[in-house]
Amino acid sequence: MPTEIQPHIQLTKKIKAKYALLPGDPKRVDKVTQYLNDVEELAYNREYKSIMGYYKNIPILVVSTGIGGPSTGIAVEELSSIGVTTLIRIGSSGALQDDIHLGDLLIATGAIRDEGTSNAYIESSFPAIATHNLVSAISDVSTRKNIPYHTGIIRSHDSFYTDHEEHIDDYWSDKGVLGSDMETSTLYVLGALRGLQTASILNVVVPSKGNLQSGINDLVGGESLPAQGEQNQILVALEAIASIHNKS
Ligand SMILES: O=P(O)(O)O[C@H]1O[C@H](CO)[C@@H](O)[C@H]1O
Ligand SMILES: O=c1cc[nH]c(=O)[nH]1
Repeated sequence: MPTEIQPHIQLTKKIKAKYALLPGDPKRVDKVTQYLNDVEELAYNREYKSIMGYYKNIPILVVSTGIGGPSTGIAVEELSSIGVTTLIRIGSSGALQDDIHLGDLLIATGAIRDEGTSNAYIESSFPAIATHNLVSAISDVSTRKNIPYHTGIIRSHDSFYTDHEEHIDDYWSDKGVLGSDMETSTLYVLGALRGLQTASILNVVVPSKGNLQSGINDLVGGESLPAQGEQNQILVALEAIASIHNKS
C-alpha cells in the first residue's frame, strides 16, 4: 500500500526522498532549515520531527531519531519502508582522545556495538561500518572547506550515568576509539541489513575527560565551538549528498 503511514515517523511514500539527515535532537531539525529551499514541515510525533526541503535542487528529508538505539532503529526501518536509501546521522559526541577538540567533526568509519538494539537483530560479530563512498565524500568536503575532522572508530552506548563511565571511557580511549554517541552502530547495522547507505558525522560537544553535563549544556546554550561544529556537520552532510547525487 503506497500511501500507508508509518506509525512512528508519521510519513508515507508520497514523500519521495532518497536522502535523509538524522539528528538525534528534534531541535537540530530546525537548524537545517536555513540551508534548504522550499522547506515544508511534515510531522512531529514523539521524538520524530521531520521537515522536507531542497539542497541544490535535491529533495532532502530531515528526521530526528531521539536518543539511543531503539528509537533510531524504528526510524531507520520506517524510513526504509518509505523509500529512503541514504541516511546520514548528524549527531553530537563526547571525545575520547586528547587531540580532538570541541566542535571538531568525527566521521565514523565504524562503531563499537555497545548497545542493545543492533544486538537484537544480529550477533555481535557482525560489523557496524559506514558506507565507504559516503565516508569518502564527507571527508573530501570537510578537507575542501577546511573543517577540522577525524575519521575512525567511535563507540555507541546505552548508558550515561552508570558508576563506571570513566573506567569505560578510559578503556576505549586506550584502544584508539575517537568518541562516543548512542545511535551510530544501530544505524550502521540496520542499514547494512536493509541494504541502505549510511554514515555518521558527530560534532564534539564534550572534550576528552571533560564534564559531560556542562558540555551538553553548552551545546543546548549555543556555545560557540560546538555551535559552529553543528553548522559544519549540517553543511558537510548536505554537500556530500550533492556530490554523490551528481555522480549517480
Ligand atoms: O545530539 P544527538 O544527536 O542526540 O547525539 C548525542 O546526544 C544524546 C545524548 O546527550 C545522544 O543521542 C547522543 O548520541
Ligand atoms: O559524551 C557524550 C556526549 C554526547 N553524547 C554521548 O553519547 N556522549
